[in-house]
Amino acid sequence: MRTAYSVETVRAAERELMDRLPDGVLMQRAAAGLAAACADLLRRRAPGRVYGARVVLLVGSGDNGGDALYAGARLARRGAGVAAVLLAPGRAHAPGLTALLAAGGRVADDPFDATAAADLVIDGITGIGGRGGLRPDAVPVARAARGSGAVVVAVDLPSGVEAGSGEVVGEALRADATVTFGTYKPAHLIDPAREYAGAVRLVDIGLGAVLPSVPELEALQHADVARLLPVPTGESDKYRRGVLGIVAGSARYPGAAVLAVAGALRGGAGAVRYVGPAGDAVIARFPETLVHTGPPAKAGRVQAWVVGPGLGDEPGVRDAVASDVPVLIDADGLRGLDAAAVRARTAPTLLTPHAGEAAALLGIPREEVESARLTSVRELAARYGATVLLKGSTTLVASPDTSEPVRANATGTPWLATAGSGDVLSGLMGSLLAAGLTALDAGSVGAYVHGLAGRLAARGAPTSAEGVAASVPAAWRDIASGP
Ligand SMILES: NC(=O)C1=CN([C@@H]2O[C@H](COP(=O)(O)OP(=O)(O)OC[C@H]3O[C@@H](n4cnc5c(N)ncnc54)[C@H](O)[C@@H]3O)[C@@H](O)[C@H]2O)[C@@H](O)CC1
Ligand SMILES: [K+]
Repeated sequence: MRTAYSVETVRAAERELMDRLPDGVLMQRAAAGLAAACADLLRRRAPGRVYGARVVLLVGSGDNGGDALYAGARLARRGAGVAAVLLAPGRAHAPGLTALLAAGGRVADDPFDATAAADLVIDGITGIGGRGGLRPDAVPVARAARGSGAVVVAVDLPSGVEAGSGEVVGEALRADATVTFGTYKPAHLIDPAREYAGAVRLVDIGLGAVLPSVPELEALQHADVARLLPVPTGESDKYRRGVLGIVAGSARYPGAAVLAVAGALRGGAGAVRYVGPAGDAVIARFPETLVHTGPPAKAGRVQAWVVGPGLGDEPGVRDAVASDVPVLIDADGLRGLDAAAVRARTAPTLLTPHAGEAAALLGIPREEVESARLTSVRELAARYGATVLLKGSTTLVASPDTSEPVRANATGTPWLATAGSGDVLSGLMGSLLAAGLTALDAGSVGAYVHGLAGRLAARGAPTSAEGVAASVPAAWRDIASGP
């Protein structure tokens, strides 16, 4: 599991730790870890050593620049040629600059000449104190660094990304690797910032001792998902493995029903009951489906419901909401959803909106959801008393229980932005709900498997929702077979 804390929590923990330690110890720990990571990267490149390597530091006005300067001093002592580009001359971390100069480093005469010749660039422009993207004066230097042949290592965070939300509102400097300190921050787990960070290395600076026990954010990794995937036992029959009811599709959108059933069957449901007008299309593709044309309440016993994909104005949502089993509500099922009825439910509810649907549920513009995804998903979960999965380049899942961390999904791929892929996801998560996973686990495990299936299906070329569904077994096997 990767866990992350908000910027406010990190700052409070750092203050507490700093009070216990002599001045500058934390920054020295950070710089030592950063220098060691840079030395590793230099050893992997020709000529394979630190001695003689050309290192450029991009130094902003805060402590992030201080980390870069001290790490630069350490590399200079090992024989690297280190030049600092001061983006805010006069405001650079003074003791750090003194240390660099004492170690034989220098201030670069021309930032563009320096970056053009660099083997490695250390980006210390901004860390958790950065706001609003790179400033205009930093942009050409950052572009030159990225355009050079150098390896770019971000200090704590790629400069320009929003540490607390993972948003990239202006220009940011894309890194090959990021060295962060004490704990991951939300930007390391949430796209697009996560993608800007490259490979992330966490350096221990002793912060664990003062951080709260429950993080704000967590991201399941392969091993966590493997532990949560349901496995049938000798005693399992189709009912114990879970019967999933799906209320989806309409005369206009029969395909959504087929895709939801496809996701459900690959998600391990013992049986799938389909309720709605697209039964013929479903049976033609999946003859194992139990089809029912009446209202959901009359369809027979299920362990969970999925309602909404491609439903149009077909009825059925109310029956599912009124049931006493877990319910996943997606797409058209979310339109005009009655918050009081959802809150009154006795069994878990999982709502799975994309940003537009979430905005409608919250009564705010879509852009507001997009720019504050973490708070939006929390707010929705609180308002509906339900677990909420907010789809996006990084899917987030929040439980209504605020003591539970929000889960960020680590496996997305832009190729998943294809029609019907959400229908497959609904069926898949519904199967996991029917198998007895909590709504938080069903949502986050479903998103993880779905994301990996998307990557396997695409492999760098366009894929379809059917392709994603067909790749779910391969993703499942990959996860279950261990690291
Ligand atoms: N507090 C601590 O105990 C530790 C902090 N560390 C480092 O300190 C960093 C935080 O330092 P700071 O709080 O000084 O903050 P930063 O160094 O992230 O940035 C703050 C400075 O950048 C300027 N700034 C803000 N947005 C900018 C933008 N878009 N473009 C250019 N400049 C911008 C601000 O005016 C301010 O001077 C962490 O990210 C980490 O790298 C580490 O040394 C570990 C220990
Ligand atoms: K940085």
